[in-house]
Amino acid sequence: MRLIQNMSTIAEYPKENNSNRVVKIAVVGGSGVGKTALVVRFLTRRFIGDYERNAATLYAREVQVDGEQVAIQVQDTPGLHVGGGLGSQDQVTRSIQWADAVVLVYSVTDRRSFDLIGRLHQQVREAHPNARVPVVLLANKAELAHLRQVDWQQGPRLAQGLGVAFQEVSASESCSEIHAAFRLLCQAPPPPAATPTNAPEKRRTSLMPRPKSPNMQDLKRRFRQALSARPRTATAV
Ligand SMILES: Nc1nc2c(ncn2[C@@H]2O[C@H](COP(=O)(O)OP(=O)(O)OP(=O)(O)O)[C@@H](O)[C@H]2O)c(=O)[nH]1
Repeated sequence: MRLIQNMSTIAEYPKENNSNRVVKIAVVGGSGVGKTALVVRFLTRRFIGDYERNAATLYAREVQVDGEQVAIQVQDTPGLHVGGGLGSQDQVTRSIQWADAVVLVYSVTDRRSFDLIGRLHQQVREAHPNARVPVVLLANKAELAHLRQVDWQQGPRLAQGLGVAFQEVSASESCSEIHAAFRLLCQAPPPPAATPTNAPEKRRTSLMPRPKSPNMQDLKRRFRQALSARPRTATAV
């Protein structure tokens, strides 16, 4: 999968734009779980059934999120095999390091892709030890009930254990949950906690206030909000 209409590669992305923020999202997971299909659904609202194997594609686009113009960059990474080649693992590692938000994907029809998630999540945390980047776990191909290898309870349980948001989705059948997931990652981080007035001098003079990490409850609340919000314009997510 290379390029779909309505999307532009990063090379074509305008240097001057009206965005206040840039959000860099890495989409990672096992091979053939539907990463490209999900990215394409998010960016074009379409499902195209036949894709070439992905060799890491970066898409860029401006979107409106809660009235704010946001420049998003989405890295669709090559699929990983259990015990698979180092080449794609390197690309995935670089992509995770580059990202400031991550979509982890498995397919409910592929148990091995589910088993990869813990390792990938660990990689995210190791790549960003001091900044808790928001992560959403997507269980794709949910409509293929007869091929299911991962029970519906296992995804939420895993997500809860990892402290990330979760959604079952079907890139082939629907769009709104996929939009909600990406939209969640595009939302502005909560404002930094106020410095207590009686804090010691050393704290008050610290260089940069660290943004507050999104916690599980906060992510869930935002996910519900995003799911209930309807996009207002063609470019809104
Ligand atoms: N039935 C069904 N098929 C899907 C769904 N999402 C993706 N597919 C199909 O699954 C296959 C793999 O989809 P891709 O989007 O290429 O998966 P990928 O994870 O990007 O693949 P690699 O980058 O090669 O690892 C394609 O044949 C898609 O049409 C879905 O929700 N339901």
